[in-house]
Amino acid sequence: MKYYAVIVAGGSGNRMQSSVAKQFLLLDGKPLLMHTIEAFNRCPLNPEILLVLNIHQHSYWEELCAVHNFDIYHQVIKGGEQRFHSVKNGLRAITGKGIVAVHDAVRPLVSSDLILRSYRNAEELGNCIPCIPPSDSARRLLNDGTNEALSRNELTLVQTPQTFNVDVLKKAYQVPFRNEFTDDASVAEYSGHNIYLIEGERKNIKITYPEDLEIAAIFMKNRN
Ligand SMILES: Nc1ccn([C@@H]2O[C@H](COP(=O)(O)OP(=O)(O)OP(=O)(O)O)[C@@H](O)[C@H]2O)c(=O)n1
Ligand SMILES: C[C@](O)(CO)[C@H](O)COP(=O)(O)O
Repeated sequence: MKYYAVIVAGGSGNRMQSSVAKQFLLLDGKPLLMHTIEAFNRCPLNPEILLVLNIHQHSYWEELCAVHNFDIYHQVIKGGEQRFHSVKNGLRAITGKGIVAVHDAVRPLVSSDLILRSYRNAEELGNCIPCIPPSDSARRLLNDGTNEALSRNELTLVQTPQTFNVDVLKKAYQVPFRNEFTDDASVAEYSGHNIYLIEGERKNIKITYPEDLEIAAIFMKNRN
């Protein structure tokens, strides 16, 4: 079986409010995207790594790799307007059959265990996504400006890697973009596939706001 990792890093990180795109911000001395690639490179299944980056950042990334002596082999693919289009570009670059894990570049703390479980479960079930139970209460915002409580027991929080049979995910991504496509599972589900849930990790945070980088630095320090 052949394994692939599409690592999407084509965003601009508006919520981070940093002049440098968040995937390049330093975590434990190197761009956080390098930690993410290293996590997949440690996987014993040897996934082929495809990195999706905004075209205007390809040469900057090359410079960063040289500065940090980063030599893990990976293909660099052009990013798209939304995450959806970036994933689609990454999938297009896969020519063979196999299992593909789509992962946010900005989740650098993903563990080797979660990566391996994702590939194994997707191989058996056709797909799988990691989830964790919410620890806050949740409410639905209604159109009339009011709100109502949601049952927390009916909710789960979705992470990446989201892992699929390559042919299935490529086919699912043939549809035009819709606003509700916030992840790969929502795209596959739209094509009629049942989505299988596996246990995610609290430390597998998505670095989105400035505080997240501080939290990731603590997690990273405790890991080393
Ligand atoms: N056009 C895009 C938009 C997002 N992503 C990637 O998808 C992941 C999750 O997206 P998000 O956290 O929203 O990143 P940004 O879009 O960069 O952040 P923001 O929404 O705050 O601008 C990130 O690794 C991001 O680089 C991508 O590859 N291509
Ligand atoms: C894919 C994702 O990380 C799953 O939780 C999430 O949907 C990405 O959302 P974003 O708004 O692109 O950060």
